[in-house]
Amino acid sequence: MATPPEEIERQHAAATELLKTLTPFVPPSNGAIPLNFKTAPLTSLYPPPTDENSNSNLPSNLPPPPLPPIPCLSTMAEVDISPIKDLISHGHNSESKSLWSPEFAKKHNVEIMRPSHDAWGIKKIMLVFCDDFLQRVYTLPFYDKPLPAPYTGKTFKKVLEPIITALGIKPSKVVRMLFASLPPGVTIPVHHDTGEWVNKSHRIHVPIITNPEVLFLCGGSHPTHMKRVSATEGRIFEMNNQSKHAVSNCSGLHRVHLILDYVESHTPKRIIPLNPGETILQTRRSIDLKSDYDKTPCPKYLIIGAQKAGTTSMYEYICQHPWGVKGRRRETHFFDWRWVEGFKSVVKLREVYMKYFYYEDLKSHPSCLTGDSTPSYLLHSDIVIPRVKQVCPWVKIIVMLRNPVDRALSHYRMVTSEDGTEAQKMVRGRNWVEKSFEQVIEEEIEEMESVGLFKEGKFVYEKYEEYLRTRPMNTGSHSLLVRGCYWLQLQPWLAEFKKSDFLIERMEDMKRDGIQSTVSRAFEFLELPEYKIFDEGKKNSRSYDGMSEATRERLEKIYEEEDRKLFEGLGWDIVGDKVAW
Ligand SMILES: Nc1ncnc2c1ncn2[C@@H]1O[C@H](COP(=O)(O)OS(=O)(=O)O)[C@@H](OP(=O)(O)O)[C@H]1O
Repeated sequence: MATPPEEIERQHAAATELLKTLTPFVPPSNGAIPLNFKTAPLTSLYPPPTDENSNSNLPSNLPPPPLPPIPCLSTMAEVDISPIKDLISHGHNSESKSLWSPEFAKKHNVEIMRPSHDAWGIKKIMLVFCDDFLQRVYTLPFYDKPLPAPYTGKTFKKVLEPIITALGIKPSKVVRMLFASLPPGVTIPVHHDTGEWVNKSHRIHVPIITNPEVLFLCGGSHPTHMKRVSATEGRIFEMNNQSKHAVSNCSGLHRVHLILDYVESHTPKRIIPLNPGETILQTRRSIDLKSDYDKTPCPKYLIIGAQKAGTTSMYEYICQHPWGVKGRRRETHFFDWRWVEGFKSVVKLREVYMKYFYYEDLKSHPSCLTGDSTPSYLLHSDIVIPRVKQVCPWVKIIVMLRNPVDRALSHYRMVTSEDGTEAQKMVRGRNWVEKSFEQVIEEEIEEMESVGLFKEGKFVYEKYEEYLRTRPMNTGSHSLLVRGCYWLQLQPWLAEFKKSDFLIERMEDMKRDGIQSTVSRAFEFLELPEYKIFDEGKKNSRSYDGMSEATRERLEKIYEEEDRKLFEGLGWDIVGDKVAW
């Protein structure tokens, strides 16, 4: 969340006062800060402040608590930066051929739109940039191509060589590099960097133009831990950017630092050299080329079922990924009961379907993806599949399954529960409310037998579609048992889409392997970079009484053959003659 302007103003005023009292601290030369100091949350390294030492009204005149012996700052080397200074010294304000000029950069470098930083008036010369997951590293023309007139004959890569050499790294390890020019009177409030890249990279600062009226504070997990860093032109230092930091330019001059991030072992998936005149848009977590806009299909995935098998959780877990974007609604039901009859053209159908997503926004963020999670699609395969193939044939399909016996009880409990709005209850249907679980089961078996869908203890696949046609599509209280016949429902899907289009997971696997492992498989399937979700809570969960042993046995018998077909069909383990859900 953005810091309110009043808070920034207050921090700036306090910084002006602090300048008079705080002695600059020269970070000792401790070498590179080990990356595991960044992986462990800083709060475990620096205990949260107690009442006595805490002062949320930063900056404080209280002495900060002593820092544990874990470096947040380290001096790396000193270099002669005069050639760099010569090159970038001029034109912070308005000269049209200045390297800082957005217009000049737009023509000769790459235009990067960074909504938050642009608002503070920070000027930049961008050289190398990457997305938050260090998947794609973009090298910009100003970095390795000869600079345009009047800078002809120079390249930043050459001019910056002494810094790279002093750090003892290969140039290819640099994943972000830019000059940032902080205008006079500007404060970047106390913050710490977050995102996947932080733990994988070293953050280096090289002061290029600075003066004693700049207050640069850094260190620790709380504002009171921060120290005033002595930023001397040409002194290269590393800072742990997971620690708190802030800067206030209380001087009347621009303050310029070269800021670079480099990785150790991590290898980005792609290094993309950019050409002059290209545009990239950076949001908080993604960075995308304008020429890639609208290249990610919408939606990228469907969660088609089964109902009560953890579909809501899977959708919510995927959407915790910084590149996973929710739709306007989770269950669109577009392909079953909201289908618009009469539209023959695919263009028109897609236009209507896109209204369920933030399609216009997604176009300019091709790293991001969205999905439709409608568990009844699995049930209504005969009508849904041709529609999906017509509207979004590219889609990836996630199927969540669950022991059908437990699924049935969860379904019954949902339909008969009194929670939810009147509209939700109507959609669920009320016709089971007065009946026991056992009664619903027996009545349904009778009904299925009468139409030939269930015969001699087995489901008769040929009768499935005919049976479903007699059920109200937009009501939940029907087909309690059929919904657990996963093989019956899955087969048409598997016949129409490629094997690689499917991710089939068991809800039981979430319990067995852990939720993160299951979700990580989904991220990989969707080609999303690995990410640790922050909320593993079960969604759509209810507590209720279980079923009797007799009922469980009866249901297990009903599903025995179906389960076996499913496990054989998917190549899942069958232990002895029993499937292991
Ligand atoms: N992570 C995890 N581990 C174990 N169980 C989980 C998990 N996430 C969801 N659930 C259970 O899934 C049930 C809800 O499934 P759905 O969200 O698919 O239901 S719905 O079809 O959208 O109504 C619901 O089951 P019941 O509580 O038995 O009704 C949830 O508790």
